[in-house]
Amino acid sequence: MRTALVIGTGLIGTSAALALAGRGVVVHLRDHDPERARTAAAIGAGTDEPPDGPVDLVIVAVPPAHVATALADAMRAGSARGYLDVASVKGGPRRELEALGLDLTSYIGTHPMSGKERSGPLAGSADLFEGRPWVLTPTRDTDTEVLNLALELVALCRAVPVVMDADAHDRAVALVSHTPQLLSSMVAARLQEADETAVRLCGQGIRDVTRIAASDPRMWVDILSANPGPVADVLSGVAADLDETVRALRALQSADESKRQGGVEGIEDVLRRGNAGRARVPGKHGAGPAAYEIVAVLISDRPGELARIFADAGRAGVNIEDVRIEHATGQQAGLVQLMVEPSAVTILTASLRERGWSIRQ
Ligand SMILES: NC(=O)c1ccc[n+]([C@@H]2O[C@H](COP(=O)([O-])OP(=O)(O)OC[C@H]3O[C@@H](n4cnc5c(N)ncnc54)[C@H](O)[C@@H]3O)[C@@H](O)[C@H]2O)c1
Ligand SMILES: O=C(O)C(=O)C[C@]1(C(=O)O)C=C[C@@H](O)C=C1
Repeated sequence: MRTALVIGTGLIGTSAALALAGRGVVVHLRDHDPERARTAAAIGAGTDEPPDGPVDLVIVAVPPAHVATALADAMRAGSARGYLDVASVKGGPRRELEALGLDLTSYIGTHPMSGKERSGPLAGSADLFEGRPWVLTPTRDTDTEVLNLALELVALCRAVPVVMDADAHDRAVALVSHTPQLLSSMVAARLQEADETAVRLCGQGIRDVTRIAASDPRMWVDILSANPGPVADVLSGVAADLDETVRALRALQSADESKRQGGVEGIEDVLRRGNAGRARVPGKHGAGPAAYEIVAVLISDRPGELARIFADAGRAGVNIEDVRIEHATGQQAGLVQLMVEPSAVTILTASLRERGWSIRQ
């Protein structure tokens, strides 16, 4: 692929454009808000000048409700050899395109399984898709050339292609993306009216669970409107678990020992099923879940502290697999959790202690 046109230069469009531009593709940027295309161009994602003629690939990265019209306009203008979108739902946009009577041989619906709770071009980054699944939903009618262009895009973004049927994709993301978004929002909504003294105690658990509650509600109304049935199905399973859990907790308040025992079993059941589900979540680059161990290090909130700790881990010859930072509320300090292979824990701990770091067990 030599040229591409990205339509919609928000988080996802700009991230794809940055990855392509960084690997030598000439990328043209278009957004219905020209300021956004200019911003994306200013951070190195390409040019906001229109292309002279058809490009190799058009990438439509606009909210799901606008995907079909943006694609139809580009296709009718003969903008490219191939067209794809990156929307979080796949069945609806395809059916809308079919209803518009377009020839869909040059189109493929795709979805990178990577994102952020932030929107807009400034949230974009070239490495957003690295090692993440990128779903492709070709049909029997999809041109091989277009499938190959999509595969090239995925490879240039260093993502991992996964081929699926559009409706099967929508059922899968109802489980792994759309229901989690709603549950995160519901937990975060409890905080809205909460007492300030309770909110001050927020630790890493609630930060993890509510990160995506900061996502753009308009985008999510669009996504959920295009996938209501499968999400309602998953959520009704969650509702049954919630009912059981409330019953179990009420039983724990009872004076009757056998009822209390039933309550303990009910709670343990949901927690154990949670352990089993969590153990199935794939690790980095789609590998099996990694059993990393955590080395927790206290750091002060000064510039360069993180870089210093990474450099010291490097000197110890230890590869940091993942990292989390827990800020202490109201303190000029935080805890850095370095995730490493179990065999590296002893050497990393000793080496960091030797260099003056305070390790927390
Ligand atoms: N945010 C995520 O985590 C994520 C992950 C994977 C896929 N997606 C999908 O990617 C798409 C873009 O999401 P985003 O997070 O980048 O949103 P965003 O709000 O950051 O960007 C969307 C951009 O599209 C522009 N736009 C809207 N309508 C347009 C139109 N008709 N023509 C041209 N530009 C238009 C907006 O001005 C905006 O700049 C959505 O379809 C979303 O479902 C999002
Ligand atoms: O915010 C994130 O971390 C995300 O990855 C967001 C996420 C997801 O649920 O995985 C959200 C919607 C998208 O369609 C793809 C990615």
